[in-house]
Amino acid sequence: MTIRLESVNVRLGDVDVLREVSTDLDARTVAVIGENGSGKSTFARLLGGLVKRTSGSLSVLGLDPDRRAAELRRRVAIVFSNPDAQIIMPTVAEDVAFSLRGEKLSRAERAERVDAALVRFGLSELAARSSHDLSGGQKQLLALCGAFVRRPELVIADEPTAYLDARNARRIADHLFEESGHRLVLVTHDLGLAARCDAAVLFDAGRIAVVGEPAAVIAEYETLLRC
Ligand SMILES: Nc1ncnc2c1ncn2[C@@H]1O[C@H](COP(=O)(O)OP(=O)(O)OP(=O)(O)O)[C@@H](O)[C@H]1O
Repeated sequence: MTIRLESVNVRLGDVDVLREVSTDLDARTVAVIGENGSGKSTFARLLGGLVKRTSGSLSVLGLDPDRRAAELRRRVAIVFSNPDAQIIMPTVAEDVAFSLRGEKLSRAERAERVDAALVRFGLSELAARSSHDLSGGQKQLLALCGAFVRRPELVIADEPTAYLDARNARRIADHLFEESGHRLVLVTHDLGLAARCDAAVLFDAGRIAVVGEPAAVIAEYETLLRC
């Protein structure tokens, strides 16, 4: 099972953000949908080891994020809506190479991995450009490139297309859905994107309301929105 939660609670400050969340998720691509404040980002951060549970049990890729944080960080990549939060190094190529800092690679292997990732994300011509001067769409491609160059087994993307125009949103989504050996958990308000996933999870007020086929889960969400 890729992701398993049993009675997980997350309390942040004095807010019960996630309540009694139990589910098993093994689909290759999973959409996480729900209203603002329903707990989606907290769920994504929990899976990525960025938020700790208050109680319950959790396993991601067979690992408990609280006990095996370093291994989880190696095998999971997280992408947010705002790529600025993830861009660190002065140039595009340096920024992608920075993502490989923890890996034992020769100089040649490192360069090869970076070059291949730049080609895959259409960034080769921008390799020497200042990473902070890129457009929003280019920055998100760079953030994704930095995530994928590590060859993660699981990519957790929290609203990765939120600030992008339709063309860039499509490009980013196509990369996320590309079959390259990774699994995807995608938090999104874009129900078209959610429909492309193999499974969907609907959050409502910190609880999982329904899990299943995206079409059925989206229909349930639309019913909820009409209430
Ligand atoms: N650090 C925190 N301290 C206290 N409350 C928090 C904290 N982080 C999140 N919350 C609260 O938890 C709830 C769920 O937040 P979360 O960001 O997970 O929702 P979301 O479904 O991702 O929302 P959105 O669609 O608006 O991004 C919200 O009420 C939020 O205010």
